[in-house]
Amino acid sequence: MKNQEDKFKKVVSHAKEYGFIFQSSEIYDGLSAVYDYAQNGAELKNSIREYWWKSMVQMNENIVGIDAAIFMHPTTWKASGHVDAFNDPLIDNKDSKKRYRADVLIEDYAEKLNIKAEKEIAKAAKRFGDAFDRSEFVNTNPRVVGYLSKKEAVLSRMARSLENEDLKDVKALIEELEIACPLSGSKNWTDVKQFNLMFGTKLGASAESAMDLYLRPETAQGIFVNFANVQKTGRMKIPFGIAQTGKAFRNEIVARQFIFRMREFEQMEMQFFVRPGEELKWYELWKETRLKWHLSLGLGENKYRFHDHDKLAHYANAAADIEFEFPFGFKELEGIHSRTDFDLKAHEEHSGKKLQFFDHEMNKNYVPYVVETSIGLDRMFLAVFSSALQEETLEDGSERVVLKLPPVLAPTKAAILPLIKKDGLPEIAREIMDELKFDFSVAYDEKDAIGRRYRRQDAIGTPFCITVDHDTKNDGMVTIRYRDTMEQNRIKIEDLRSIISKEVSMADWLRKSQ
Ligand SMILES: Nc1ncnc2c1ncn2[C@@H]1O[C@H](COP(=O)(O)OP(=O)(O)OP(=O)(O)O)[C@@H](O)[C@H]1O
Repeated sequence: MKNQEDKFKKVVSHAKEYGFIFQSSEIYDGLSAVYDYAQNGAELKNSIREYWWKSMVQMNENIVGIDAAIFMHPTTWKASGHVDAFNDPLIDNKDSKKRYRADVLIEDYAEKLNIKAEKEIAKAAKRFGDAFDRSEFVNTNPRVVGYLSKKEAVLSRMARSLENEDLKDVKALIEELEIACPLSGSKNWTDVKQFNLMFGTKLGASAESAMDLYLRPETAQGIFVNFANVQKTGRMKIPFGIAQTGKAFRNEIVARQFIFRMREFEQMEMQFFVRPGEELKWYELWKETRLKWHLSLGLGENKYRFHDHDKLAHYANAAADIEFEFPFGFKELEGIHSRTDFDLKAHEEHSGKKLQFFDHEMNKNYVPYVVETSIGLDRMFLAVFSSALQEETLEDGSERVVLKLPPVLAPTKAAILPLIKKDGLPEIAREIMDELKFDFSVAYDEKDAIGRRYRRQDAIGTPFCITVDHDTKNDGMVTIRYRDTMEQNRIKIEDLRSIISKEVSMADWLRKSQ
């Protein structure tokens, strides 16, 4: 646990120190759970977005991309259920005046029971060695059975109470479990209340005529309301998809864990429209396809797992998360949801416009079913960034901090470094840079000793450093240094382009993702 915390602190400080992420409006002491992407962060974020967009839109002839407005007609959110149901249960501690999500307090309690059970299991595994049978132990050891069955009972009672909107029972559960405010230790709680997560704003100049609007809490609805327009103008045939990336806003009660949970964030969503009855087949296919996309980045297979949902949202008939092992444990990175015909039907009812498809093969009209893939761009950033950040002890005992980003996503693909600042070396380095910049984002650095310059590039994840030295003038060759292995080779200047391309070409990475 301590290790995890340390690792996470390092991620946050590295992101700031090396120009990836800054607190928003930091000179005014910042704004809680709002962040700005800095010079390197913006590049990395753009690359992740591009990798997603190409794998969806460019690689699939039946998926097109749109860019809908953030402001939408307010009835959209009535139809989607967000006005009535996009709530989190909140509870305040009367002594510390801190606000919490009641469900998160209970989940954290349940997780502690889980940790206790895992500790018992680990102890026994150590004691029994090879003879240890985990599943038998879990089913028979009274302590472990006790912890796990209490955990199940707590979680299922909470789920039941939330489903029945019995907020009194949620509070009763918190009291029975004697859950204390993590900050003050106080058990003096207010009642549990529902809190709508949408941000409201106004459209219009005068107070009387202004219209109440919401900042969109998800990009999906911008796709649903454009379903008929895209289908007709694109002559799309079912099955087909509409993809979109863009900002979403949620007034999260407890925003924490850096860019994992923000109040302003970006989503990358794709809604896939299918024949009614075929949605579960597509749902399984999209689960597989999306996992493959993640694995193609090479962050490690063991970093991902599926979490199939038992408790489904009002619009879904199947749902799963792809969870990623963040520095603070496995958490949701992407959701794949079979959303039935809920959204299109609701928009038909509220708008009075038909949102249907005439299927020539079936010779009938129907409201398509929808399978959605929805991933947070910022969460994806955190997944890539946190797993790429590594500390290594080198053979000579020195430490190196290196950001082993997938080369296709690295903000700078190559740094061109003249060994010294004179003897015509900077001019050659500039010439190389002026040639390579048409294909790749490259940087030039002539300050400090070469070793320090290598380390600076390691820390921002630059896959290649190219050093120009005195011999370059005679033989037209440079030294290329590889970030991950630190291996150095001498190569011809004219081969640089193809060597770099081999590692960073988006086309090659996309091939792995299909
Ligand atoms: N506050 C947030 N900050 C950053 N990313 C978010 C936030 N809320 C959602 N996302 C991202 O958008 C994706 C799809 O949104 P969805 O509504 O399914 O999330 P969610 O189930 O509400 O997430 P969570 O349970 O973590 O609140 C999530 O998988 C996540 O990657």
